[in-house]
Amino acid sequence: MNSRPAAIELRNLTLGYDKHPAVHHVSLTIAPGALVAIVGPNGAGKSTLIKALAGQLRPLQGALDGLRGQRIAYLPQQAGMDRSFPVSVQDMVAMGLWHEVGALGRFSAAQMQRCRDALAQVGLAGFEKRALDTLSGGQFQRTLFARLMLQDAPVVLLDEPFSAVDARTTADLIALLHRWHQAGKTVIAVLHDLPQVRDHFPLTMMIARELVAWGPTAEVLTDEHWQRAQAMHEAFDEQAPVCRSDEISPGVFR
Ligand SMILES: Nc1ncnc2c1ncn2[C@@H]1O[C@H](COP(=O)(O)OP(=O)(O)OP(=O)(O)O)[C@@H](O)[C@H]1O
Repeated sequence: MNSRPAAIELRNLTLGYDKHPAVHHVSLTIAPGALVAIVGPNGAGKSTLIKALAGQLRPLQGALDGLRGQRIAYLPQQAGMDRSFPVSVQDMVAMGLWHEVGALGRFSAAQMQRCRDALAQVGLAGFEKRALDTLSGGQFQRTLFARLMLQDAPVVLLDEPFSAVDARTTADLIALLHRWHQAGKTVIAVLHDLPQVRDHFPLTMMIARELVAWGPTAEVLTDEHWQRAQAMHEAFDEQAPVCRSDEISPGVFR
């Protein structure tokens, strides 16, 4: 496993479900250590793209290069998470250390202290013994960020990480993203709040089933691009089959 991020290359990447494409023919390169926002209308394919980056969805066509063999920390949308399983905050955060101890390993006193430190850094000192289902939405999100901190992966992928959290918590978590960025990690986040993207993310990818624009955030977040994204999205045929050429070569994640 590599501890430094590599460049991530999307080469004519098409993604989808049951052979129905959700994101088409995207080609671009994300440099190691980049801090990137992915934006686009609802249903544009943002979560699909981040799932593929996390290695959870095999490309239908094209290639996704630079992520195989890389440790990746992935935070899916909160809506997709089950908070009812009976574990404590401490247990949840300690899962971030699995890459050090393995599934059957025991945590040392020093590792348990690191869990407490991570919780303190996200403002949850003293929450160790609390059951997950007793946390507020924002406290749960902070817990997940503490776990990400311990995962210490060179690539961090976040799907709408601030959707359930208040302004203060969001500011704290954005500060954490900046620290990860400064430490050289590649950080990629799906976001809906465009002013937030403008203020905190140097690079932006706008998608609407296809790539609308990619590059420095100020150049991407224009009215013209956003209108094009809306128009492309509205014109999309939800039942479209994979195009013929797509069937010739299966996609690769490498
Ligand atoms: N598991 C799935 N099976 C079939 N189709 C899916 C699946 N997940 C997503 N889709 C479809 O793929 C398309 C893109 O969805 P995706 O969740 O990637 O969009 P999004 O940009 O993240 O949307 P939002 O902003 O609403 O979260 C949508 O048409 C959606 O219905």
